[in-house]
Amino acid sequence: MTSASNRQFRVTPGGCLRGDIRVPGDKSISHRAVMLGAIAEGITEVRGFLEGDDAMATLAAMRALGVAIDGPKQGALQIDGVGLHGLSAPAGPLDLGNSGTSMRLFCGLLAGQTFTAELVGDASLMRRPMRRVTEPLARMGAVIHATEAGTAPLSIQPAAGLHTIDYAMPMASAQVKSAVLLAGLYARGQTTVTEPGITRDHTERMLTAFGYPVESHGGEVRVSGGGRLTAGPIDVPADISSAAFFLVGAAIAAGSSLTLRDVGLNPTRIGVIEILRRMGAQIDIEPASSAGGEPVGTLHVTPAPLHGIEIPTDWVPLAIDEFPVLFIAAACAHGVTTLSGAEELRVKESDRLAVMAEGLTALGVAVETRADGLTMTGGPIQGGRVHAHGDHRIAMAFAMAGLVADGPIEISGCAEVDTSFPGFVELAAQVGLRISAVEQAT
Ligand SMILES: O=C(O)C1=C[C@@H](OP(=O)(O)O)[C@@H](O)[C@H](O)C1
Ligand SMILES: C=C(OP(=O)(O)O)C(=O)O
Repeated sequence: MTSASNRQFRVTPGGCLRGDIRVPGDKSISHRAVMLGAIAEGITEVRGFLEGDDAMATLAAMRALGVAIDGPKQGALQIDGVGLHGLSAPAGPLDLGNSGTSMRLFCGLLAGQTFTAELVGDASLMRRPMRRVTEPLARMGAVIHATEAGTAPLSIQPAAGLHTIDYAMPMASAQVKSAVLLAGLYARGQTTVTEPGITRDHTERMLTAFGYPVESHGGEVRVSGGGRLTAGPIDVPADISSAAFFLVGAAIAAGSSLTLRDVGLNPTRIGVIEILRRMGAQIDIEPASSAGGEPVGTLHVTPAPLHGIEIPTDWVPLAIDEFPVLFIAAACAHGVTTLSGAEELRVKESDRLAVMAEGLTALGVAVETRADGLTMTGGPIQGGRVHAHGDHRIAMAFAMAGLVADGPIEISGCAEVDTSFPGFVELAAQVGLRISAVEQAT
């Protein structure tokens, strides 16, 4: 038996990234395809679904709520939608594993149901803050019990009927926005969410694709309850958050030349490209045809000298999941990189500011953290041992650092990579990363 946290990566230096690949499907869009397909009327055919643990947890929970779903078979799913009021009581707690998106969006979706549901997850998810969704939902009339600390297990009880809300979010979070909008589908009248910064808009785009009216301008999004979703086909683009590891790897490793196909290029997700380009990276974009209301394109990246920058704070939500690997780019850049306004990084699968700073320091990189960000100075990366603390994005970020380190990098706590990127080790090795994975017995 091996435990979830004893998978280790070993990356030896040298090598470069060359080839033409498609990374797996977008995680955010995969979750929403299952959730919205389930409450639509008719059969939703999904292609390119991410068969990673997080999206699979959403899928298993939907099955437990009585929705018939065929697949996934090589990324293809058929969801037999039950309509807005067709979900049924689950037989036991819904286990959402490592997935914050699943737990927060299900809170919104289940708040207006006529049955009780309990939501649980792994040790990381049970530590993550849920008050950010339970509080606005309670203001809509939802009855959700959490721990005193505002964490899961969550018990969502039947509500007497949801009312609308005009909610100004205190943080720029697409999960909170989506939870309130999903609850808004069950409320009488118009629900409005105002965001303090632009966040990913996949929920709004997919509702629109399913024929559900959504109004969105100037950071305000509105839905009215009582409509219906009509099933339709969804093509999930390749995940820009997974492509990000390869963008950085090919930007920093001499001799690289990498093409990434069908990458989702939704303007609310391309902060990583903007930031890397501002640092001097050479990334060419060839737009392709749109898939399911989401723009896609082919990216080509070659190495270029990078320089440190001050990252504009309004770009932070547009690259929120890419900072671990962007810190690797900053470590390879000439000069100082500064990040502020990124306190949200402290409440992801790990405290990503603290865990990245700990690992970078172990590899000889100068980093200073603050409550909402960090300052780092580029310089040589030494080989050494780092710990990913069970955070998939940390594990993959340090793997890319191995391309340019002066000795092997050993990364422990890598099992959760499958939550967002099944097949990462194989794909990275295929294009030239000298990586191996070992499972250590406990
Ligand atoms: O809505 C989504 O699919 C997500 C929103 C972001 O979280 P926050 O809403 O907490 O910023 C992001 O970090 C997460 O990986 C996926
Ligand atoms: C933060 C992430 O996901 P979630 O919040 O869904 O766990 C992520 O994938 O980086």
